[in-house]
Amino acid sequence: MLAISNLNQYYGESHTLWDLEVEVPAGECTCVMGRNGVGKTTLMQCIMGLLPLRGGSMDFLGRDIAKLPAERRAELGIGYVPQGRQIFPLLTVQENLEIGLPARTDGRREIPAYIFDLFPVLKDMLRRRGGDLSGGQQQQLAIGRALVIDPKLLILDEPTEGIQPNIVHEIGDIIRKLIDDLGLTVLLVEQKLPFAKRVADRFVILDRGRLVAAGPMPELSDELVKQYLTV
Ligand SMILES: Nc1ncnc2c1ncn2[C@@H]1O[C@H](COP(=O)(O)OP(=O)(O)OP(=O)(O)O)[C@@H](O)[C@H]1O
Repeated sequence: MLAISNLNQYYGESHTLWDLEVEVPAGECTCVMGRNGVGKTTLMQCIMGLLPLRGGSMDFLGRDIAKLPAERRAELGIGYVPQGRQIFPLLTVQENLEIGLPARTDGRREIPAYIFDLFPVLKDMLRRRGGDLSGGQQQQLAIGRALVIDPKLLILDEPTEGIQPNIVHEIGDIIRKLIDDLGLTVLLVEQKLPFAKRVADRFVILDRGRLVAAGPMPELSDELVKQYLTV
């Protein structure tokens, strides 16, 4: 579904991502892993068009999106749940959800009902302000907001960060449901190893901006974990 090739990114003169080759197959969950600061969020922002690249291509469903503006990428079907959620605290839950709607290409301007089936709590709290929600509820809102465009690819950057364990489990179940029942493809950034192993089909490991390993999740060996993931 998404094939990244020879991607390089710089913050000023600082070379952050090096010659990355990353495959995100359709209908699966690919998990980008690596210690703090290796470039995971930078890669997600490059895919979303929020950071400029210095070379490289990104084939999304047969089309090179590397030079398209962020809005076009959303219109083509890439949904994004950023690190830290970025809920608008003074807007209501409904307004937060509606913010994504203009990126729909079919002109529909109502929130799809399945989002409330996935996250019933959002329906109960439609008129509450985003800032009044708990961390777990805000994460559900951030995922719901990304889903209002009916994306084909959903990018989730550390969705379990700062969330209570029972909600973490629920978020894992919802990600699997999106893939197995609704046919979405998910690109996940995750540092919690048990969660990544439970939810993802494939792993990609970055180290200092370079791809160092990738494969099906059962092939994530203790050696790789020790070398690249544990602190
Ligand atoms: N806006 C920025 N300007 C300059 N350097 C940056 C900027 N954002 C990130 N960096 C640097 O780029 C490198 C990669 O950061 P990035 O946030 O992508 O890593 P990460 O793997 O997502 O880390 P974490 O797990 O802590 O979120 C780090 O060295 C970081 O300090």
